[in-house]
Amino acid sequence: MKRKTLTQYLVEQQRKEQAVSAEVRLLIEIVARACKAIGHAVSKGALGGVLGSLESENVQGEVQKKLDVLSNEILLEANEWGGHLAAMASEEMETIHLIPNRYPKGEHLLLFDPLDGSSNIDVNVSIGTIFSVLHAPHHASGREVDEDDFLQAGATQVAAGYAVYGPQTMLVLTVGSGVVGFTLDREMGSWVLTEEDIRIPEETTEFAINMSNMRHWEPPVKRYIGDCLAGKTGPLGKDYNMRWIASMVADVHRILTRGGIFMYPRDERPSGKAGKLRLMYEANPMSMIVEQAGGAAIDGTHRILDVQPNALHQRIGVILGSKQEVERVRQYHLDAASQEA
Ligand SMILES: O=P(O)(O)OC[C@H]1O[C@](O)(COP(=O)(O)O)[C@@H](O)[C@@H]1O
Ligand SMILES: [Mg+2]
Ligand SMILES: [Mg+2]
Repeated sequence: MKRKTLTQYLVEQQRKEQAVSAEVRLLIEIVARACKAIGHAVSKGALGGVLGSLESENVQGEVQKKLDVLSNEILLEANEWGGHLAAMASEEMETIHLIPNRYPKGEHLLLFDPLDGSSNIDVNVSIGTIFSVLHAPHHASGREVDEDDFLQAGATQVAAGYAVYGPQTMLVLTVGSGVVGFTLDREMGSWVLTEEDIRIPEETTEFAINMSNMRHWEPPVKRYIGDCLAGKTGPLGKDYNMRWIASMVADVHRILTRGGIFMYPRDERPSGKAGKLRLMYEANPMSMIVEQAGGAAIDGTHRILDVQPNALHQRIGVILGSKQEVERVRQYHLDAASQEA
């Protein structure tokens, strides 16, 4: 059977459903090409001299790995001259990156986590790239975009996706009409459509959370995980399995493939009050993908895609995955709030 490539899929979307404009189609292709280059660097490992850390820290105060910086540079360089963007923002850059005046500019904004799961780079475990596309709101006025233009709720995203660099290199994408997955054909160098309509099963018996943070969790999270651990004879009446890869891309990819619930909740530590994951380039794109695949994504009580951002590097608690299970956790949060009131 002849399979579609990413380009063919996007052209079809443009023609059939008008779900993507020509500009968005071309910018997704550029991001996908950059992901191919990042995947290539990742696969070289020690032979490419890409493992290990640098002396530098990013805006979040995290030590940068060589691949964090390299992946950021690959994405910036690839997208600068494409003509489809007004500006970019990244986990690895304190402020936004305007498209230089020498290049043509477009009507969109691109945000990315260039390398997600940095702690897994040196141990040869799956890592990835996450991206989100927004419309530049004041493009028509002709003025230079600024950081405030990026602060749009996730529900306004035009497209979102991630690449996962694992046993296979895959690209998972939504342009707002379902979720599709492409596998990189290394011989041909092309992204080939291998998952046509990804759907997350509504129910699950698998949870993903970093259990070492248990003592810091808020009561509803403690209650939920306690109920999962109680198994068949507990209040949920079923035995649960647990997985934690510590790369959001890889954990979310598993959930898109076979269901489950992923939790990086806010917690009671001063550093955990706002959550760990970043709203604009981790939580929002993943939430759009998960919702488009029939799942749900909340911060505890609110839908993540409705949260109005107030800072580029804002953090948020994340609970996403199979719809019924996410709703259960939301209910536990509502119960706790009503008991407090
Ligand atoms: O080591 P922890 O706290 O379990 O963290 C794992 C989480 O941190 C992250 O690695 C953060 O991503 P970065 O590597 O982009 O900083 C998520 O992918 C993942 O869910
Ligand atoms: Mg990340
Ligand atoms: Mg990162």
